[in-house]
Amino acid sequence: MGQDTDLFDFVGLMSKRKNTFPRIVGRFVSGRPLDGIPRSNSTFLRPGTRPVNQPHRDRPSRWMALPGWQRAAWRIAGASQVVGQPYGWLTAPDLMLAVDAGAAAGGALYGANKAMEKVQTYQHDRQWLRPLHAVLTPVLGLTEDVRPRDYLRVPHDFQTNQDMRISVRLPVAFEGDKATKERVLDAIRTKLALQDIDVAWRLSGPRPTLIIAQAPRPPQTARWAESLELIIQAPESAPIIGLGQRGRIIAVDLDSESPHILLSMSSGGGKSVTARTIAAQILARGGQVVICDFKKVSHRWARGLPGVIYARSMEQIHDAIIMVADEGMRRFDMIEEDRDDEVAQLPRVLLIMEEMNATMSKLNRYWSKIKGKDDPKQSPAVEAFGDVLFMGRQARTHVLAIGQLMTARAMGGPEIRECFATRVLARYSMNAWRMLVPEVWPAPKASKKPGRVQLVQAGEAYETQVLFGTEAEIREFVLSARSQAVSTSQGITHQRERVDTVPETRIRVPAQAPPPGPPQLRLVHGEKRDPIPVDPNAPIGLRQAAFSGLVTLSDTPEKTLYILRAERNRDPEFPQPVAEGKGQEKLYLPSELIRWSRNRPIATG
Ligand SMILES: Nc1ncnc2c1ncn2[C@@H]1O[C@H](COP(=O)(O)OP(=O)(O)OP(=O)(O)O)[C@@H](O)[C@H]1O
Repeated sequence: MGQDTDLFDFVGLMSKRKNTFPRIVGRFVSGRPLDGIPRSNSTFLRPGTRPVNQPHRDRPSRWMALPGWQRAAWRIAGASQVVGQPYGWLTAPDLMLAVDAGAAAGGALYGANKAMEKVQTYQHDRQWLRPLHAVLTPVLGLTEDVRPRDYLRVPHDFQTNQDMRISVRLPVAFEGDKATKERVLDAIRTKLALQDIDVAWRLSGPRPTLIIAQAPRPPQTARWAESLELIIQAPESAPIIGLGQRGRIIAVDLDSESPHILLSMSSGGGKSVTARTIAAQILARGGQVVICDFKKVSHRWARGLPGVIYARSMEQIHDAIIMVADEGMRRFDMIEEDRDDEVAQLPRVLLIMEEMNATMSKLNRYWSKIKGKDDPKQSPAVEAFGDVLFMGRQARTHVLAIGQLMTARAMGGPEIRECFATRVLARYSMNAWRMLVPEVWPAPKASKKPGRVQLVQAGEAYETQVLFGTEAEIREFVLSARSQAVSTSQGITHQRERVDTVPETRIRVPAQAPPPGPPQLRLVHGEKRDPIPVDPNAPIGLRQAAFSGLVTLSDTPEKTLYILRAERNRDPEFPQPVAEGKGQEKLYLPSELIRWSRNRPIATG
């Protein structure tokens, strides 16, 4: 009925209009409809927002929504083309050719540009605006005819632009109770993959609006030396990974949050730097770090450091993993005997698995080569690795698994991957993100900045700038911290020369940190033997080291002595002499010689 009345009014209105030629010309140049009947509420300067005299429409057409001056401009330009083109071609065809060619090229360029913008806008709307609109519609009580762009402003570069502003025009009747505000913010955070945001509710006046800004991002760099105080004050169980938004400390508590950490980063993404940041803090507090690295050189910073075992060949890696699992089992036996307090004093053990996927396959292949007829089919090292993962917190044994893309199959099954409650990703593809942290979606944009990672824990992603220490800084930190722990707790007076290069006052090992004492982990190959058959603190010469069997680098003691002497001159990591014997023979600490020989790259020997 109402519609019939509107239609009647419209017909009546049409019949009232006088369409004389001067009037039509006047309407033409002023941008009004030629029949004189307005179709929208647009004026000469303002665009139209609703239809007028068009009962069948709920919004004006694009043409009718334009302000009058734009319609006039289009008409005059079109008319001058219609009149000017034939006249121009008749009087100056060469000039017209040039003008039209230029105009066509300009038009094509403009069209291509517009098309590109359209594609970007379409993608932006599909990925961000429409999903957000779908969640906000019921929360804000919006009607169905409200479109996302009517009230949402989300800049295209909102993920990367530090100064971006998102605005949400709220309904005039928005009451703004706490629960609704929280739901609106949750929807925005989730649907736009934002983490920490600054929020301003402007509810007064006729146009209530919510403004969202990006909270200060993590710092551009997080230098080790500048964060030393933070590192020292961090709890023993929670090594600092880096700094997050608003400069917050991002750490992982190995005892309460996540006993194991997974690093998934493509090449150059900062795997080694992140690993040494974590490992150095464990070493400094008396812990043990076992590095399984068949590439042999991923963690050169760790060569020869006390507390480090560097397994390079598959044989060593196989043994190292089993050794860590055995140590974990030993600790569980202690716990079973109610010796929890003693276990709590034992060094924390960190097993670093470099190139996890490839290492697992290699371990399987290695085992199938060496296993006997009656041996089990599955590699004991792969099985031991699973055991270490399931031991975790109570046994103070932790895994840092590193890889470029951690597929569940290559890791030994999805349940193995589930053991990593903390996952650190950098330079990831959407595919990698979906596979490793599907619970956090949509994925934040991956940063190209060195050391900028997303640390994901309990369904939350934390953008983090990883602490960056040079190899030398990290070594000095570890040596200095451990030498203090040793000298105060065990009375061993020998210290390496470089220990003094970090000011002593800056490094304090927390009182609760266990000193690097027994039980020391050791790699055992083949037949078991005592790795230190002589007094570890009584200096000996290289000849005695070779002939006593303390160090075995070849099949005969003579060849071992020859290698030792050659390496002394060649390898910067070779232990420093601590005393002189008869005939000015240089004497070395047996424990240092053993550690050097264990950590010595196989390739150089
Ligand atoms: N937290 C950081 N802060 C500043 N720069 C960093 C950081 N992490 C890594 N970088 C830079 O990136 C480079 C590569 O880092 P890193 O060697 O750790 O990567 P990677 O993933 O181990 O590389 P590859 O896969 O080649 O072994 C470093 O030499 C350093 O210049």
